[in-house]
Amino acid sequence: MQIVADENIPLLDQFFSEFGDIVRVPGRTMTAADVADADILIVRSVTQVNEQLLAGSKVKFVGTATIGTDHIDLDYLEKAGIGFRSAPGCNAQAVVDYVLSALSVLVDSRGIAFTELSVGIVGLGNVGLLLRNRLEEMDVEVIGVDPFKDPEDVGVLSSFEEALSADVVTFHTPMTKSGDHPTWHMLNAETLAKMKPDACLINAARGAVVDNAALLEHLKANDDFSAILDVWEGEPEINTELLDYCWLGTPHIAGYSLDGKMRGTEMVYHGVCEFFGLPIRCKLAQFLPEPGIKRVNFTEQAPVHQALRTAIRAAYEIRVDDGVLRSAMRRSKNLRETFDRLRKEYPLRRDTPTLRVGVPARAHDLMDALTSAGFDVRTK
Ligand SMILES: NC(=O)C1=CN([C@@H]2O[C@H](COP(=O)(O)OP(=O)(O)OC[C@H]3O[C@@H](n4cnc5c(N)ncnc54)[C@H](O)[C@@H]3O)[C@@H](O)[C@H]2O)C=CC1
Ligand SMILES: O=C(O)C(=O)[C@H](O)COP(=O)(O)O
Repeated sequence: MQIVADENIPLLDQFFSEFGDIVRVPGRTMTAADVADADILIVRSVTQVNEQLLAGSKVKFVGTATIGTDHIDLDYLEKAGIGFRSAPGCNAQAVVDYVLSALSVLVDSRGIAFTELSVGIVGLGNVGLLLRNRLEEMDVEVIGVDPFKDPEDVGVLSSFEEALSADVVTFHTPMTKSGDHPTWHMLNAETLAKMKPDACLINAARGAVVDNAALLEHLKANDDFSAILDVWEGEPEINTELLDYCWLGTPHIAGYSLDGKMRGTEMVYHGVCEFFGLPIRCKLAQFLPEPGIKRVNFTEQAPVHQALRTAIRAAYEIRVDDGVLRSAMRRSKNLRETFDRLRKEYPLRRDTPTLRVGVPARAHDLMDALTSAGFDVRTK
């Protein structure tokens, strides 16, 4: 069999070489000619998979090593009898780490504790629910919205209007343009006006969930309003004026932990094995390296709130990615190329639970706080 895959997918040889020849191609520019002889196509979010790409090809199975599927024409795949698998939840932990890092910077800048914030979470799927559990464990007030969920399964549900009244509103929905509750431009001039004047918006879902032109106007007119964007309308050619007005901006890397990417590959591998009736021989644990940062230690004197912020940012520091994007965009002669290069060359990052945190046995409050934030806490 021939397997055509996005060159930015890790562990391709380890998981797929037993099935045939692997041909690596740049995902953004993948063409019908690239996939014509493929039996299996494996993509990431930057490849539009539709009739134009697949008609006339030998492709029998498409896998995307991502959570989002808005780049895939699922109706076409079904009509054409092509098997499909995505990777639900593969990088949910990394997105939660991203949001927690953003919140830690926000509470620092306001000189407040996490418990003084209210957070509206729009979309209570893998990311939103993991985030809500984390925040509730940390005693942060959460206003959760999801019209497709049942309170019996996910707990208290609020309306979108209620979530808009929070100090922070963070989006974790898919990007949809049809159905009863489409998310395309769900944050627009009208809904932005319902947010607090000094609210903070976080978008780590898909760029077009937020009307970027309306957001730019809103930021220009409201000095106290802040926006943290990981995803942008028009990626990879983003609006650099909007970046200038954003408080923090990153190049669609919220889910880019090594753990998340490798989990995505493993989930597609499972999909291939099931589709072709092949045995599952490889396991991710065989390939995941030991975490680089092994341990962060706190003393009994460490103030709980400060220790929490330090540990969150030892796991992932959003300000580094913000700084890299701004300086690269400022010097860039080709915005598309620069945005994609930052993503391709993204440095190694691990999920929070791989970070071991040492605390003295008597520091119960500290231990509880760090455990609630998801760290692997050990007494020393
Ligand atoms: N920035 C990044 O690097 C990443 C972005 N993502 C994006 O985040 C999205 C969410 O990820 P998951 O939680 O894993 O997906 P999921 O599919 O598990 O959850 C999405 C939730 O949003 C809900 N939803 C749909 N329409 C809604 C609406 N109008 N209002 C409120 N809720 C609505 C769904 O019912 C579902 O529960 C993905 O679809 C993907 O586009 C995912 C991973 C990484
Ligand atoms: O999983 C998703 O959904 C994402 O947004 C991915 O993290 C995006 O990564 P790429 O597929 O664009 O590399």
